[in-house]
Amino acid sequence: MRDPAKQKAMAGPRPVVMSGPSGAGKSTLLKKLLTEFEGVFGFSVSHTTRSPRPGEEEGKDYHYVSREVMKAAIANGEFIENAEFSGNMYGTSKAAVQAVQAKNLICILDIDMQGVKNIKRTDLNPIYVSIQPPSMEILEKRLRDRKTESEESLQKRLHAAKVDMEISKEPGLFDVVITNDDLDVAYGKLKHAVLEEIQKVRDAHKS
Ligand SMILES: Nc1ncnc2c1ncn2[C@@H]1O[C@H](COP(=O)(O)OP(=O)(O)OP(=O)(O)O)[C@@H](O)[C@H]1O
Ligand SMILES: Nc1nc2c(ncn2[C@@H]2O[C@H](COP(=O)(O)O)[C@@H](O)[C@H]2O)c(=O)[nH]1
Repeated sequence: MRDPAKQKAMAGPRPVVMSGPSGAGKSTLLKKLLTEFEGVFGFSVSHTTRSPRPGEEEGKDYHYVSREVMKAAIANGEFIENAEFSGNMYGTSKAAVQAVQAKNLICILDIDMQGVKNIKRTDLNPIYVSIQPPSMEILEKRLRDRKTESEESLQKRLHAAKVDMEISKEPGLFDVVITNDDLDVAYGKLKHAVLEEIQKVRDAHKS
């Protein structure tokens, strides 16, 4: 296959990487996207060693595994990227991304900053979106109000957030940086960032 146009058309839609501090609103925004555009996006279900939160489901939100299982799978080459975050392991398996791409859907990855840097070394070629909170104070309030973290985990996440907010300003690291203040405004910006890929999937479904 030498025709670049044909190659591009066959490559399928570009994945979307969503990153940003814990509590910035990534899951809230991506859930809106998955609901509005059913049959267009697919979520890359990560593995984690943290325990499920109330309401979270195995295989939907995460694959919940022990540290031993995760380490063995990483050693076996099953992961595209993995990271240690707030005392737990997280990782994107090759199978998670392939499951979405096999359906020709836009694969969404919700990953931390270490994950972003590692994905940059692969040939995944995603659109990189950073979701940022309006301020550290608002971030802390959102995380506390979510009531999912112990004080220790909360402090670790706030520390990581400060680093994330600085690094995300690095020119060229993200295609789009969205401040999630008003949810509807932030969602509008996210949709705009991925519009071209949405159109590709819709065109492919028509033909
Ligand atoms: N624009 C917003 N205004 C007010 N509250 C918001 C907004 N966006 C999200 N929230 C709330 O903030 C909290 C954190 O949001 P969310 O869980 O989506 O963050 P996250 O970035 O996915 O975090 P994590 O990385 O820990 O999974 C949630 O309780 C959510 O309802
Ligand atoms: N590098 C990766 N980071 C991931 C992955 N899955 C989730 N995450 C990030 O972890 C933190 C915490 O998530 P939480 O669900 O415990 O609040 C958050 O920033 C996620 O984006 C992954 O596979 N790789």
